[in-house]
Amino acid sequence: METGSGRLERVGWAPLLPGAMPGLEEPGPRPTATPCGCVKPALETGNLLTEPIGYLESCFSAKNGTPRQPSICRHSRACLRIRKSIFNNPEHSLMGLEQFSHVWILFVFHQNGHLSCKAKVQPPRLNGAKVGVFSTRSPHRPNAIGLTLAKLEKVEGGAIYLSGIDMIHGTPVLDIKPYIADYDSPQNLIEPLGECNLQNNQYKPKTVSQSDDKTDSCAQQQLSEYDEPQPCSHTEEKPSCPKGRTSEENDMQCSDTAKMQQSLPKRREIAADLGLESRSHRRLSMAEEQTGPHHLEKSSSEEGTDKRPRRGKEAVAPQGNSVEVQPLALHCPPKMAGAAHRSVVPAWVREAPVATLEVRFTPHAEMELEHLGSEDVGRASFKYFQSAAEARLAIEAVLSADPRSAYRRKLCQDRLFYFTLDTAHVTCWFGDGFAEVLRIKPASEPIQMTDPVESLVSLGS
Ligand SMILES: C[S@@+](CC[C@H](N)C(=O)[O-])C[C@H]1O[C@@H](n2cnc3c(N)ncnc32)[C@H](O)[C@@H]1O
Repeated sequence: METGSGRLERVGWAPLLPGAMPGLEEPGPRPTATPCGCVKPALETGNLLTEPIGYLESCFSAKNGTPRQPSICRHSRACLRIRKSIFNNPEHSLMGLEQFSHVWILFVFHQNGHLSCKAKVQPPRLNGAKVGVFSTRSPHRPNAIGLTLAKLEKVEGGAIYLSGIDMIHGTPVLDIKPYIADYDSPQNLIEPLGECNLQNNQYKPKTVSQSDDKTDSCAQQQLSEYDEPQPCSHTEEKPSCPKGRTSEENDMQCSDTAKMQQSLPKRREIAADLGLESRSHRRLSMAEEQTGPHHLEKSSSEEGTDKRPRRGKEAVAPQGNSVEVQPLALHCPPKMAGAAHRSVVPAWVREAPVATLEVRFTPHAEMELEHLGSEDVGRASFKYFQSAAEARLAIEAVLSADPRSAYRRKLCQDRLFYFTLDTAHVTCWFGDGFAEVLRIKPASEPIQMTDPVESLVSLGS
């Protein structure tokens, strides 16, 4: 498998599962070798040979500082041109897409650096606690495929323009699909899902240790927050004792949620049970009852993209090497059959221990930003942002979500943090509950806007 080119060809065969259902076994080792010895990709076994439909032009040049999810920075922008090698007339493939407000983008995490992935990962939001990779959006997965819901700004010829993205420049894109709330949002399901008290969410609290993570580093590498940094030699700071959330806190949260759900009008439950809820009513229900998955309308999306819960300094931030994970789900009360229409997420997804940061700019940084945004200085202004004010909003959004890895947050607090956004190279530092932008310089190597494919081709794709 080579992700550098966006190709996800997996050669070889999956092992047979012992005791698998007859007729449903995983495919056995049927050789499909050609005379030359190559193994042919075989669609029926899931060995898909992918061909990127295009390479993203993005305001984020590197993983560092790129938002963890698209909703974090609605001013982020990107463009995707469908390659002529995919369709002779790329614009034909986009016909009708302009009528949608949002699109799913399927892409390859081509800058993962390595193909290996671990069964348990440490999402930055959990500040060091581990959960199974499939319960996260970690880029490091068995197949390095990402999924982003982006706002579709416009379709122009064979290109689409997006905002609210979390992919870096040059990302190989595999597919575009329209976001259709009726299909993609559980609130719109007509069939009840049955028991909403999902057993899978009822796993027990477990104490995990980070002591096996010996490869961390403070170095300013191009890391996504899930990446494992290299050893950090210049800090003497020792991790403090574990301090996770207590089960009481989680229980309280669950009972609060249950109370909230129980207080909803009964009429609505019945209508939901019967699949008779009106569309507008469903929207209202969701706004009241759910803060998780997006429900998006073209008219309201401008205001609705940044839905992160705002938390202050009082948010619990477990410190130290060992963190107790108590990922209780927000369970529906058993009698609420209507709740089967809603989605359920574990409490730790919404109530992560990482606080939203206040973002400050030094007067000097503000001046540099204005200077960078001004077009009369005879050099590159922004390529994606429309003004210095918009660039500032984007920088604030990136930093307030605390883009550092859990490791950096704990052990490299005193280190400067750098990232590049559009043509701005940002230097900042983090203090207790805030991030301060110290400098904003023109990026030394502005992001190439012309044909990112060629540069990738020269890298061997
Ligand atoms: C946590 S992932 C989530 C991506 C997507 N929304 C998903 O859920 O699959 C987002 C992070 O992936 C990293 N990233 C973005 N584009 C990448 C690429 N092409 N290769 C490797 N990492 C990438 C950035 O560090 C970004 O913060």
